Amino acid sequence: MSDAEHRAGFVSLVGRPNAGKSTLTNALVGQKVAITSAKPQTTRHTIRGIVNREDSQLILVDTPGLHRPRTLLGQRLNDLVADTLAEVDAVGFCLPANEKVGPGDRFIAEQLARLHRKPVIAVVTKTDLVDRAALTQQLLAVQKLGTDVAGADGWADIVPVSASAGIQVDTVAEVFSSHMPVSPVLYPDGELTDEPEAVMVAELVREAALEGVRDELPHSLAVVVEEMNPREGRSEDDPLLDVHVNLYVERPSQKAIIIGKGGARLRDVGTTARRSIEALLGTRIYLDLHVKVAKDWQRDPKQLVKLGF
Ligand SMILES: Nc1nc2c(ncn2[C@@H]2O[C@H](COP(=O)(O)OP(=O)(O)OP(=O)(O)O)[C@@H](O)[C@H]2O)c(=O)[nH]1
Repeated sequence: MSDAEHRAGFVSLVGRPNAGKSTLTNALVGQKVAITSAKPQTTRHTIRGIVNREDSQLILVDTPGLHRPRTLLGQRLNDLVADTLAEVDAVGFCLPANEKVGPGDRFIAEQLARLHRKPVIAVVTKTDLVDRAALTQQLLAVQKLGTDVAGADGWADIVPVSASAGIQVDTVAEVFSSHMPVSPVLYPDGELTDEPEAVMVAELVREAALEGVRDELPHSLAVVVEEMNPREGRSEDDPLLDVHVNLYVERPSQKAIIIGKGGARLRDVGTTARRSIEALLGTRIYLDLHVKVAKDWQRDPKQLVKLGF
């Protein structure tokens, strides 16, 4: 393969919460890098995975779910999405096959239509959940959405995929690749993710802390890893990592929810998070969690910056 034929570039997957972005990222990359869950809005940070193919390299930027801004945080998230999209070579717009195209999808489609000359590929996800006839209907509905918002040209491409069942995953990679600029490899082989460990650790703690109480604490929880240090005096074959994490909520009542009766819930959160962090890092850790009240942090730009948004 001559360098002239190799393509490489950045792809961002967008779509409303639960559209299957993280699962598709994982299927494309072939390793768990993003965090999936049955609940919406777990992807808060930009998580990149890298797909190395024979004739192309795709760098996936998994952006937060676009949604209508409600609080400043929502606005920030949308700004973040817009900034990220300005940098990428193509956008994959994920729409689940098993849910009707709705106002949320239309809102995102309209935002995407404003990105001039950026190829937007409509990816119809979760095709394993519907039959052929329903899939055909959905492909037509998605195509129509494209021409509604972007005129006659519509989407750059439409691809159906089931990331869970592993159907058409390579086709998605191929379609994205065809929209990448001619370029040599941008990241050396073997580098699967450049997400800093601390961000992934914070994400795992956040996920554990929200389990079962997400309705009560929608956007009110921010997680910051204060320190990650190897414990001194441990032997090389039995290392231990000390991880100190602060969880910020808005109100004392929310602090009580996280901590639970007699601290029982926080202990469970710690156990769950510790297991997944140990699996991620491949080393034993001591996890120290502190819950703090940061009043109305969602509406305070200074706090947002401090908390890494
Ligand atoms: N049956 C089936 N389920 C899927 C497929 N892809 C994703 N799911 C499920 O759909 C749910 C949401 O998937 P995610 O990948 O977390 O969705 P997301 O778009 O990243 O969600 P947010 O992080 O909330 O924006 C999870 O329960 C997945 O297991 C698929 O191809 N088939």
